[in-house]
Amino acid sequence: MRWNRVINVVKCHVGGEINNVVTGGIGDVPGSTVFEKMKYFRDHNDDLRKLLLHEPRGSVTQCVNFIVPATDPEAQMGYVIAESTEYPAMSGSNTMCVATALLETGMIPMTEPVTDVVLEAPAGIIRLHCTCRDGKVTGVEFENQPAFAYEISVPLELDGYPTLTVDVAWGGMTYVIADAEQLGFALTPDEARDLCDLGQRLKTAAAKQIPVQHPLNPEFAGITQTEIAGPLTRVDGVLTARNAVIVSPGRLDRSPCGTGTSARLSVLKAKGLIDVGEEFVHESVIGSRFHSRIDRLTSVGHYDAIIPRVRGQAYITELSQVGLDPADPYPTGYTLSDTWPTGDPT
Ligand SMILES: O=C(O)[C@H]1NCC[C@@H]1O
Repeated sequence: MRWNRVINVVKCHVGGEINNVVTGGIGDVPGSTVFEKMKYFRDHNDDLRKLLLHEPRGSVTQCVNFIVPATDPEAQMGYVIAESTEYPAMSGSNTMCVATALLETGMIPMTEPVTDVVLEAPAGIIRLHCTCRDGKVTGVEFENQPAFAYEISVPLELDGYPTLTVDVAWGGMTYVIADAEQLGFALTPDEARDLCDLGQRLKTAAAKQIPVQHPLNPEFAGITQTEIAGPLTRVDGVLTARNAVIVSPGRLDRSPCGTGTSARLSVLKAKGLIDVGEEFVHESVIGSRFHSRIDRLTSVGHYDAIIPRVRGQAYITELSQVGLDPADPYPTGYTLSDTWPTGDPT
């Protein structure tokens, strides 16, 4: 064997969503904040993301997180989140996998029955409350940075449909949120391909028709995610809904999506459909669940905002080392449009 890169990867999933965690083999990168480090990865180190997420080592259904030293003295560790087409400011499912990997491998000491952890994401400080038993993380609840609705019930034109009514919200990524019933979806697994095709079209149309920019960071601009929201119901008195998040370039989030849940909580609050502190269960197309609530109210620029808390459970599936043979013809992998809608075989 002849490798010139050896990368230690803790493979994880939460709610079925594969979000792996690189715990060794990359060292630190320049940047005075984790947001700056994210930009360094994006602008100078993107080959690493491609090595891990593109075929033949990865796939379109995976995300990867690079553990980096925190820059904020309050945080124990930092992480840069890399997805198929972007480096988001925040990701709920990735955060749950990062916390689980750090605690279950001993990189952050675990105390039972509860370990409180502070991490630094590109979006800023993320406080986590992790329940732990017999060396296992049995639940990760994170407090997200503020989420808010940019637009409530605005029209969206999409070829082949009467004028749609959508919401646009920030939950660490920017979502156009459309109504599943209006689009004729029941949010069942057999609809996955159709959800992705329509979700990508919705995203493109919304990004063109509804420009948005985060008031505190000009780099958090534009709609990059679609959420197709199922009807709000009460199950044993608890607010519950299904949803499908279409992650670019056009695949379903297997989990109920933490940033999507945060965005939806802000929309529910803006519409007067949820109270502060009330539990909201969000369910994915495969039936996995996150439990969430609005912890408190705040503001972001001139927007009314909420502080969301979202809880799920992640599992380590594999401890692996990914290597790169210097003669490997695919050092940054490749993508093909059979699974990667914007396929690029180079
Ligand atoms: O939980 C989330 O926020 C996300 N899951 C994969 C794509 C999003 O980052």
